[in-house]
Amino acid sequence: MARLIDGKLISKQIKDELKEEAAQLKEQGIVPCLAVIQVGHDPASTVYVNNKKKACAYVGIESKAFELEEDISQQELLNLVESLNQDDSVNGILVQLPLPKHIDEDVVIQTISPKKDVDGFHPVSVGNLWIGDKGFVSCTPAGIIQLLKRSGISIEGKNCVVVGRSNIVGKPMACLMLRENATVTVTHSHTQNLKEITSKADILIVAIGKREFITADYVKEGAVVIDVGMHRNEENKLCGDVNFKEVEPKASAITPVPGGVGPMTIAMLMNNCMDAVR
Ligand SMILES: Nc1nc(=O)c2c([nH]1)NC[C@@H]1CN(c3ccc(C(=O)N[C@@H](CCC(=O)O)C(=O)O)cc3)C=[N+]21
Repeated sequence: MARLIDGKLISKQIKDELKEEAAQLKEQGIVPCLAVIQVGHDPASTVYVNNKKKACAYVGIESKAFELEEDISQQELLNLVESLNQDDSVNGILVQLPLPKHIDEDVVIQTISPKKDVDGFHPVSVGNLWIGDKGFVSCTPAGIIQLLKRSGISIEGKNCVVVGRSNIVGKPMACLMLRENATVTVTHSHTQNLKEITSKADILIVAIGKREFITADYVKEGAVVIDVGMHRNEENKLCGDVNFKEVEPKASAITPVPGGVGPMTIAMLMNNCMDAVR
């Protein structure tokens, strides 16, 4: 029986800490402000964006929502980002991904001022992450570090395997685990003998975007398993990249989906917004 790592609870603790800090800022007349830009009306994106707005309201961060039509030109979007860069009342800028195909995500991300890059996606933020410890860190990997630390799971010297190498999760995750003195292996779709490698992990972090891909035979007895995936199964229920039912009995601790990594992503976004003010 694995211990459940309760992301909902830990994210609430973090938001409560931030709420206190925001209240103190308010006494000095400072109200942090996050601009959230959504292009198009993808229902999943709308759910995430609404969750972010709700979290802002809870913590005491003002949110400015920009809902743009699917067919907006790249230049119009860039103009909006530029104007938010210049706007001193805005501390953080988030452009919800994915963007429509006619817009180049990299160009948009590079246009966001690194000072307001609360997603931590700008090349300057990424460079700072790999060199040292300043700048904004991508919310999901930062949230996973908090989950581990606040659950009393030690990272130092542990064998950590990251499955997936995206710019948003896998790569920054590897960097953060390295910073915490883990021995890190990054695996991906071209990895040979994946099972052999994941079976050696003390801490297994899965972000591959394949529903319930990680079964019990990929996991070492007593491993800590972190599931970044988010899918819907045949019964339209949320599930992850890990086959929870199979893996849970083998793991010492595991994150559920929902209620694991997802809420932490939002808590860390709030933390980054406060950082933008700090
Ligand atoms: N610029 C940008 N920044 C992002 O951070 C970003 C993005 N684009 N695009 C999409 C992904 C996805 N993402 C999630 C955030 C919270 C939950 C979350 O709260 N999940 C809940 C369940 C939510 C539900 O019921 O659907 C949970 O796991 O318990 C999930 C996914 C942020 N993303």
